[in-house]
Amino acid sequence: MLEALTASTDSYADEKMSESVIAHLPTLDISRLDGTPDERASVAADLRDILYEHGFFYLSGHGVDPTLVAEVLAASKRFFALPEADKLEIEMIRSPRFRGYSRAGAELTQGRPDWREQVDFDCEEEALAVGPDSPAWQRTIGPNLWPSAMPELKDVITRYQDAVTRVGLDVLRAIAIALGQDEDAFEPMVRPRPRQHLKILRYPGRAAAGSDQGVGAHKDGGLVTILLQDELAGLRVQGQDGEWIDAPPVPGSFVVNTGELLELATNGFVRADVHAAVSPPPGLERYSIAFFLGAAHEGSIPLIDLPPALKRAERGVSSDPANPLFRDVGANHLKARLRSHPDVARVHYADLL
Ligand SMILES: O=C(O)CCC(=O)C(=O)O
Ligand SMILES: [Fe+2]
Repeated sequence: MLEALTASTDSYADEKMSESVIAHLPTLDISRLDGTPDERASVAADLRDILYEHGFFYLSGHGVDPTLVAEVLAASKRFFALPEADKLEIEMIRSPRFRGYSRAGAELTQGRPDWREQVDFDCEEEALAVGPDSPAWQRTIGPNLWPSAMPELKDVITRYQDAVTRVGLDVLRAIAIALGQDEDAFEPMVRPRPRQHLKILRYPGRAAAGSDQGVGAHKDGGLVTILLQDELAGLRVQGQDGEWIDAPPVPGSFVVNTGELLELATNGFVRADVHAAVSPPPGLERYSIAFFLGAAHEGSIPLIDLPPALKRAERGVSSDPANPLFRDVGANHLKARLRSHPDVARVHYADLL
């Protein structure tokens, strides 16, 4: 299959342009990678098309225990149902590491408030000793905030984070294979350890006259996002032609999407689709849990040398001049966090603003 790819003189881009537009997201059964060589080749070819057209798909065959999925959703709902004072005990403003609870409206996307409450977690680590000459992103390294009203939260979040980290790394290997690389091609980007940013999210029903921005249109900044939606739909993905595609929850599968770092590493062969979540109707609430597998902060993003047929289809990276993407992972991460959480930035990063 790879020989065919490399030897092909047709433009991959032309071939894809002539196919009809898919109005729903495709599904990838990743367990087929462990099958026969033919199955492996066919899943790689499917994934290559998905990455080029969307970078968004349903993932099945991922091996995450459904009991753990149910447990983490239940724990997240219990957290959001706590009295406000218990949630504010871990308010993000207390964390220079952008960990903790944000009330609805506190986080901004493109300068506008997202109508969702959330808790952000990342790798649980010791704070680094940061000196005046250390890179500023090192100030984002350190422990998470855990609510004393819910001592069991740490265990379930940590187990879920580990499970979806494994899935994200499996997806990265599958992406490497799909792009004609060694399966470990992306491994250096997650050394010494990948970032494990996890957000538990609750979207309240929209106010009758209010905006329906649950989270505004954006691309994810990391490598691979693994999204778990509870029962209510709300996620929308913008396709290449600008049309919006609904991505409702499908039980037993995750929605997976590729982030800007993979767009950058493949010079735009892999797409990072713009997406958004709309608020549920008045009186309802929507829950989701988003996990962002990220590159290690200390690294930088390489340009992967794709096989010629794929290289010809590279689109380049469209960078927003007001929000340029850096190859330097830590700097990129800190910039995104400062923009999303201006209140935390003012308290903890006033020297950088
Ligand atoms: O809640 C969702 O379905 C989407 C969340 C999302 O896109 C994000 O937090 O980056
Ligand atoms: Fe997102």
